[in-house]
Amino acid sequence: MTTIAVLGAGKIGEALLSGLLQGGRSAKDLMFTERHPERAAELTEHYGVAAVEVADAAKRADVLVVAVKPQDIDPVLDQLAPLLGADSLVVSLCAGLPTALYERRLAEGTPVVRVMPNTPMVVGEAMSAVSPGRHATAEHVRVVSELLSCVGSVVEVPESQQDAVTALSGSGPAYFFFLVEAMIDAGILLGLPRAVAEKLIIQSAVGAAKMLDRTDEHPVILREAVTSPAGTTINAIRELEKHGVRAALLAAIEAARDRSVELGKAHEDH
Ligand SMILES: NC(=O)C1=CN([C@@H]2O[C@H](COP(=O)(O)OP(=O)(O)OC[C@H]3O[C@@H](n4cnc5c(N)ncnc54)[C@H](OP(=O)(O)O)[C@@H]3O)[C@@H](O)[C@H]2O)C=CC1
Ligand SMILES: O=C(O)[C@@H]1CCC=N1
Repeated sequence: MTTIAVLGAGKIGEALLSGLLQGGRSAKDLMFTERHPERAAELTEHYGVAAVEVADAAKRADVLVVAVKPQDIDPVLDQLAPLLGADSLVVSLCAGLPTALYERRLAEGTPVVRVMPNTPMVVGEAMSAVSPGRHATAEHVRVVSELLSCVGSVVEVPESQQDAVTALSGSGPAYFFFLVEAMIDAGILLGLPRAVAEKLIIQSAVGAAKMLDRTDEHPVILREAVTSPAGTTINAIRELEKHGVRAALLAAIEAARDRSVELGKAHEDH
């Protein structure tokens, strides 16, 4: 079985460990590194996965998953540089960071696969997009895709699309949570008890998501089916259009894409 080390077990690193365990991976095939000993101890107690030093991870793991914030990448690359080579496999989950950065900083020939996952991997429903770097073969992509398919869906995209993917599906769950939060507030405004508003909206979100997933219908058709002539929904849609919600989403996702590009550019000279 492939041994996986997660370097930086924060939100997405923990989600990956948790998803892999739920997907049937054994804790003994997983390990992680963390900056704070208390955080490491907490994770080991909760998941039974060992906290290790970077050198140990580089020696023992078949796949090294880098899951630190893009701003924290430099010391990680410095540590990894003398430890890795063509036999290693590095998977970067970091927003904005190109595989070329790793290729410049690690030993010649080190294979790198860039991945943009999202947090629904904790419930086996991640959307992950993978892109091979210059030294990653089809077999490397297969290994990474198989690993990620334990925690959700996987697509392969050219690396040039990863900033857009990051803005769309990497950050995507946050937009849905934001929408749910606002709709629950609307329930409160209309005088519903919070628990009732939460139940109504969360189940509506789950139901809508399952319809999107399981019917072959376009979202427009599904929305039209809810929108009765001279009914209630069209009044709400008119307000959403009047307040520019569609344009706001386009601008928001474009801004997220721009930030991903900027995070990559910050490392161009390193
Ligand atoms: N959160 C998300 O939904 C997604 C995140 N990503 C990407 O994943 C990466 C991590 O994001 P996220 O999990 O949100 O961030 P977090 O800050 O929650 O996680 C990063 C973790 O790495 C630790 N860390 C930092 N430097 C080191 C180091 N040298 N050795 C070991 N551990 C270290 C951090 O410690 P400390 O707390 O001290 O900083 C923190 O616990 C980012 O690059 C992000 O772009 C990708 C897709 C989705
Ligand atoms: O907000 C971020 O930068 C990370 C990347 C995608 C989701 N979370």
